[in-house]
Amino acid sequence: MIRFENVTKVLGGNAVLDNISFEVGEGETFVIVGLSGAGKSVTLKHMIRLMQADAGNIVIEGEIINDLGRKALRELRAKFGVLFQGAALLQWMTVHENIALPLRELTHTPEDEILRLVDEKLELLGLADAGAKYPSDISGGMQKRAGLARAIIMSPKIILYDEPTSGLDPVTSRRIDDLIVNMRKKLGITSVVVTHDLHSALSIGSRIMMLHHGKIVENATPEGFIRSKDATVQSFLESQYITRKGKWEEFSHE
Ligand SMILES: Nc1ncnc2c1ncn2[C@@H]1O[C@H](COP(=O)(O)OP(=O)(O)OP(=O)(O)O)[C@@H](O)[C@H]1O
Repeated sequence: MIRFENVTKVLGGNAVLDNISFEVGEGETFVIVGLSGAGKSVTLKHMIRLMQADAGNIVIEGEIINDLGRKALRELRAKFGVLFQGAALLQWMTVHENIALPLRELTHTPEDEILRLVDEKLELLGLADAGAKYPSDISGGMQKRAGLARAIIMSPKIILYDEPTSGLDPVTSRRIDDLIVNMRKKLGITSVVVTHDLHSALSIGSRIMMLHHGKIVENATPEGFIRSKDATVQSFLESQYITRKGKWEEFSHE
């Protein structure tokens, strides 16, 4: 579904992505971890051509996206729902209006259908009572969920999440994890999640890839990741109090 083939990106004189190749299969929840500056967000940005590779190919659903024209690029981006850092809700619109916005701006969907679709998403994300409220009147966790509702309103095939649980308390973070898992279970959506939170990664990921200085140091199932012999992965695990002897089942949602 998403394939990076020998992708290199140089920014400020550094190879932020250094000849990386990986693949995300349909219906996966693919998690990218790594220290600050490892190239995680840059990787996400390449998937929707917010950044362009200097070398190598990025293939989405069998199509190389490196040189797409404007129309094809619009079609490409319509496949994606994006939840980037900060839910980026418009403060002067209600939650309901925020979620409806992509449909109103980008489609000719009739108004009664828009209302129905937004109500359906509010229900799905446990926000049924929050539609009429403004973003400043709801909690951070609710804002993330509202951002997620907006990200899925156009029925995307793929959702990109950049740090979906940052700034949230542990309980709310686990609720967001549950929602990410549900996106796959209920809607069959493929997800790519960038996170610092290894507990979250181990809990929701079908695969976990670790980037370090622009290179892939591990790409494995959660079980394989926790048992990785790579020294960088090991110290990353230890920094979050997870040891190789830990049982990954403790984290699993299944
Ligand atoms: N537009 C840009 N111009 C120059 N350098 C950039 C640009 N975007 C990112 N970088 C650099 O690329 C590197 C990787 O950035 P990226 O945002 O992907 O890191 P990250 O792994 O997501 O980190 P974090 O966890 O802190 O968000 C960093 O060193 C960053 O300074």
